[in-house]
Amino acid sequence: MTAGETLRGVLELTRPVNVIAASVLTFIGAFVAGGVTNHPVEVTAAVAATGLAVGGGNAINDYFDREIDRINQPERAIPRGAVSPRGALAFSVVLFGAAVVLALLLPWLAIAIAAINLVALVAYTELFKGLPGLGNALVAYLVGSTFLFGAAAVGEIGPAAVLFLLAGVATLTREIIKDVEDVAGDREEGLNTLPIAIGERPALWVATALLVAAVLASPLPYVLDEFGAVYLAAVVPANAIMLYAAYESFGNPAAGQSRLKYGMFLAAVAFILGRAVEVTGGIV
Ligand SMILES: CC(C)=CCC/C(C)=C/CC/C(C)=C/CC/C(C)=C/COC[C@H](O)COP(=O)(O)O
Ligand SMILES: CC(C)=CCC/C(C)=C/CC/C(C)=C/CC/C(C)=C/COP(=O)(O)OP(=O)(O)O
Ligand SMILES: [Mg+2]
Repeated sequence: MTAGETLRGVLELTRPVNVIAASVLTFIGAFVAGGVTNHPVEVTAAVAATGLAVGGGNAINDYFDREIDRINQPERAIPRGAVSPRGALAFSVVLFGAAVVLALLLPWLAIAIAAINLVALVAYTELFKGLPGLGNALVAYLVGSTFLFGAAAVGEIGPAAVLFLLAGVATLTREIIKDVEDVAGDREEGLNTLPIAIGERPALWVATALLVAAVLASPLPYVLDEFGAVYLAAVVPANAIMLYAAYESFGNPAAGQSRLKYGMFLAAVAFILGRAVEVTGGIV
């Protein structure tokens, strides 16, 4: 294994796309709370803490999942031998440590959210992942909490509450679909995930029902006057992609969950546009 292959493997452990996406969500939370310009230090610390925590969470997840991933995802950095399990664990500890240092620069509510999230990230794989729906709900909370974390870093978390719910429910949908995709390895490892507990198609129907509820609730940021009308125009294609992804997952869970992620990213862009237009009085 060359140094370059090891470095690529270490970077892969963090799942950079998720690191960037979750960091953007934290920024959106601060943006929605109206604190980006007058709290630059706190926003920077919160965004960086989020990215480091997500990177650490993904790395420790791959460390704990190394046997499952030999079945489900053999191309990943640890099963293919690019990074050693101990190296992945040490890397996650360094990332978590840096996240804690930055989180301590924030107001107490943001510190509390970070503390809960960091414990959840470490505990997820070993304690919650194999419990039907509970592991999914924890990841959903973690993703949604980024909005609350960003808002708490600069001010009130109220405006971010509806974004927390929308992102959390959409993530819960995707996590259930991902578990349907991973049934083989999860069953091999004795995990009792939702599709293993209730069946794959019932689990997909639960996921679809959750997503339909989130889509029906998606106009709320406009109704609550948090976002301008441009948000409605921008969230419609995102909703369409997410609903199609749920339909697609019945025949191809891997394709469905992947498409759902793109729809969720597009919904996050709709959040940014909605807020940008609101605060600039329509200039943006
Ligand atoms: C209905 C509506 C408007 C919903 C809002 C949807 C929204 C804005 C969701 C946010 C989702 C997002 C951008 C999440 C950040 C990426 C992230 C950290 C996801 C969590 O990762 C856990 C996942 O299991 C890792 O697997 P993979 O993504 O396959 O690496
Ligand atoms: C705001 C702060 C301080 C932290 C935010 C923490 C966030 C946003 C975490 C996002 C969710 C996340 C990265 C969870 C880590 C564990 C993880 C990758 C769960 C999904 O993994 P598996 O269920 O094993 O499925 P795969 O490994 O196949 O993706
Ligand atoms: Mg995993």
